[in-house]
Amino acid sequence: MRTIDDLDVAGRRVLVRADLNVPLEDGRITDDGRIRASLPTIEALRTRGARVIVCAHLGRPKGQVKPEFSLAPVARRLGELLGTDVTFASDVVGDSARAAAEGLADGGVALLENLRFEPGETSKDDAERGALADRLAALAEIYVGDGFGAVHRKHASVYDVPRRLPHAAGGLIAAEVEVLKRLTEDVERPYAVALGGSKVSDKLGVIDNLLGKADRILIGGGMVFTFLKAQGHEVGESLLEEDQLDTVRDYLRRAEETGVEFVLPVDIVAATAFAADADHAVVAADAIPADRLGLDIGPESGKLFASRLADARTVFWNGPMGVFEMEPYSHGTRAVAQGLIDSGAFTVVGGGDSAAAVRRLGFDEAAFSHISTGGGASLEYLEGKTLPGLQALED
Ligand SMILES: Nc1ncnc2c1ncn2[C@@H]1O[C@H](COP(=O)(O)OP(=O)(O)O)[C@@H](O)[C@H]1O
Ligand SMILES: O=C(OP(=O)(O)O)[C@H](O)COP(=O)(O)O
Repeated sequence: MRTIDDLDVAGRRVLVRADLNVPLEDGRITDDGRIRASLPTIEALRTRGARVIVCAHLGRPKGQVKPEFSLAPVARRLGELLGTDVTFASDVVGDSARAAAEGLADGGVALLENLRFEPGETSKDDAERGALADRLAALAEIYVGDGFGAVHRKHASVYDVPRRLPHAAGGLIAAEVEVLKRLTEDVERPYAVALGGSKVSDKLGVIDNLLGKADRILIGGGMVFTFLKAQGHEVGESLLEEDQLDTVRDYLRRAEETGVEFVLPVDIVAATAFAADADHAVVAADAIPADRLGLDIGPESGKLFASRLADARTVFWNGPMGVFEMEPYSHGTRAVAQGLIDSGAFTVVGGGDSAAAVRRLGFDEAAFSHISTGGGASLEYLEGKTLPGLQALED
């Protein structure tokens, strides 16, 4: 893969695809880790006199303009962190984007509005994605891929634009790949993988491959309930992927055959509503009341998970164990984070929210071997899959 050092960027317009998908609460950024992680590449390009046009997505607005998914707050924060004005374009490839790109001076920075306001960005149709990619490519002369968290997406800005412009990988992608490679080569065992979070349908699939690689798979977060249901337990109003039940039963059976250990929670914090002030109680994992939803693993599960991490030599963790953003449901995530640290293993935490959780709960980032900006991306990398965003940079 070419890196930005191989490019002559002075005075040229460079389109940087970053992952600036940060958590927001009431329009306020609650964790700017992904913006900070994008700075070195943007700064390196500016220093060399490039005119930097940053593009990124926020959340999943599904091809519609939804003001709550605007990147405007991110543009402000990016400007503060860079210590310079960032021109914010109010569209992706329209008049505002073109004017922002054309108005840049050498070393200047612009940010385009949320790429996912354009249906072409996430379209499965090559022509529809291609049409958006043509318009994005027309804004710049060079493309730099640096949004590691999105490299597993075959999206216009990730996959199609680099095929239209001279391109290179930014420093973040290069650094992430370097560390994750270690987990695909000779891992020190026991190798434990902890999975949680809310993107259940996206991430259940990776277990198929992990069954051949990991020694232990710990399941928490929104993942839990499809497992509990597959074992025949009721899960009340909890997050559930009904159409994945057979797949999960197959995983449980294969794990037994191959000696891979699934570690499932034994207790759950079950609440009457998805709210911090909702009535909540610890219940046995096989006795979730019909009118409640599970929002965290319980205290016994926290201890169990920590004990199954204690002698691991390698740990990969993606996905918070509960709704850590609300204090009553943050304890499971805290227990697992502490378990990783106490293990003394080679520990990698991946994912926008997992990384945010580690920081929000007050852990020292340096206590982990690596904190990756990508959850789904690092999981798919570990599976050995060809990631569209990396493939496009290699071609
Ligand atoms: N039991 C649960 N029910 C619903 N949401 C959950 C549950 N446990 C965790 N979550 C949510 O999962 C989200 C993070 O999921 P995900 O995006 O998959 O992780 P990451 O960004 O680290 O890859 C968090 O916002 C958290 O509140
Ligand atoms: O937050 C992200 O991924 P992650 O939650 O797996 O870390 C990336 O920005 C990708 O977002 P997407 O999963 O909506 O494509």
